[in-house]
Amino acid sequence: MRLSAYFLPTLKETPAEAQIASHRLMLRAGMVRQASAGIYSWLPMGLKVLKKIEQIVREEQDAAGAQEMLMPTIQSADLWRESGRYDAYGPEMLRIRDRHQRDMLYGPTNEEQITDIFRGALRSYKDVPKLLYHIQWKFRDEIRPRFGVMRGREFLMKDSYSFDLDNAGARRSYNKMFVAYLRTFARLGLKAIPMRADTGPIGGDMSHEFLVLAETGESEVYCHKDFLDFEVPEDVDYDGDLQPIVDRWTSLYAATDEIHDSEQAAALGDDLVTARGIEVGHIFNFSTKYSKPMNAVVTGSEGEEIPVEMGSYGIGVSRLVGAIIEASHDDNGIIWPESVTPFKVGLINLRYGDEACTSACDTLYRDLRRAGVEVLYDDRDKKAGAKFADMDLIGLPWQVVIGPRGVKNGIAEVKNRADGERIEMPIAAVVERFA
Ligand SMILES: Nc1ncnc2c1ncn2[C@@H]1O[C@H](COS(=O)(=O)NC(=O)[C@@H](N)CS)[C@@H](O)[C@H]1O
Repeated sequence: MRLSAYFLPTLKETPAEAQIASHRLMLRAGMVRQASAGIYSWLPMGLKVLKKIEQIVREEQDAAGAQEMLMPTIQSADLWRESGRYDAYGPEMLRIRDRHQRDMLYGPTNEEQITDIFRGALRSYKDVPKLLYHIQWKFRDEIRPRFGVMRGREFLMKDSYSFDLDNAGARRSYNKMFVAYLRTFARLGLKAIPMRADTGPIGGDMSHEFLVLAETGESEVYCHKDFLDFEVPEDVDYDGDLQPIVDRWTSLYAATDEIHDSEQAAALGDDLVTARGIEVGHIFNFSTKYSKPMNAVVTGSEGEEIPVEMGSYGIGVSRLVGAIIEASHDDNGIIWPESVTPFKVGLINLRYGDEACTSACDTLYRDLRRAGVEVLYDDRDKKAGAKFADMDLIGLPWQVVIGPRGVKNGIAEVKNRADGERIEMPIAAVVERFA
């Protein structure tokens, strides 16, 4: 993409309403614009990152054996009356009436919806286990949306739902999601620590939150420092016994302030880490909380009716854009991990109007794209300083700089955004380096 043509409305000034780094940087880097309180438009570069995160979430769900579908954003209130959550959910629910005066709502989550689909389709114990997910926009009428996309009112969530015959089966589904979450957040370049959590309006008796340590996190978290060095499992056999992995990752103390036990924590002494955390995922096992009232049952081998054992598993896909920036930025701007960066290489023509520079850059831009490298080419008529500042702000992992001196010797300067290291290399070697 040529920067001269790209819809990337960067801002020089820090918007007053932005209180945390990720909110400031997403506005300044032209990634989002607020449409109304807690509701954002995703501009081209922000959407590229959102979709890369979504794709990594999708790949790890598929690897764990979950099947993707898509449920609507608008739901019938009748389903929520069946589960008893319509009134209980409170003012966060956006309630709508359609032209026929039917009570509808903009879904804050989809337990009722997916349970209705299951009960209408599956009847036999042979039909379970099932693990279904979708990646869909949610609405929660937060009283004080803040921190940009971190606590929005309309936000993108991956929510999975599991259906099993018994508690042992439900535990296996829970463990699959637990491990898939460890892998997902690691691939996003984040250290997310699973912590026992409160189950809240979703309900149930077992729940873990996955928290990324960041000083602007909304949760106060306490955990054993060894968690920070735990290896995330590779090559997982999701049909095998995952309990040992879950046991290892829940063996040491880790709790959010909601369920923190100060005595237990004190026993850790210097091993205790106290920090703020961003909740990027939350998984729940809630047995028959929805299947009983909604009569989602399967027929057992002796013909008896069994309400299915369920769980739900959420990841804040849009929140993750902010969380990754919180965990990876500096004073000059964002520092994207390569796994989610909107472009891999920022190509900078240092001297607009210099024929040799421009033709070297145009050729390199063409060759990089031919090699399939995602490149953002700063071909604008701007001073070098402004180009460097913008490229540092938007946070691409690699900068390739072509200046009038270098081009005479066929040399490009390559800068690593994360550690600032600069090396020189022949322009002819750049494509191979990044392809
Ligand atoms: N207001 C919000 N803005 C952005 N992300 C949010 C918001 N509320 C929740 N999330 C994200 O969505 C994830 C799942 O939300 S949740 O309420 O914990 N869980 C559920 O809704 C369950 N139905 C799991 S499927 C959270 O861990 C968080 O990362």
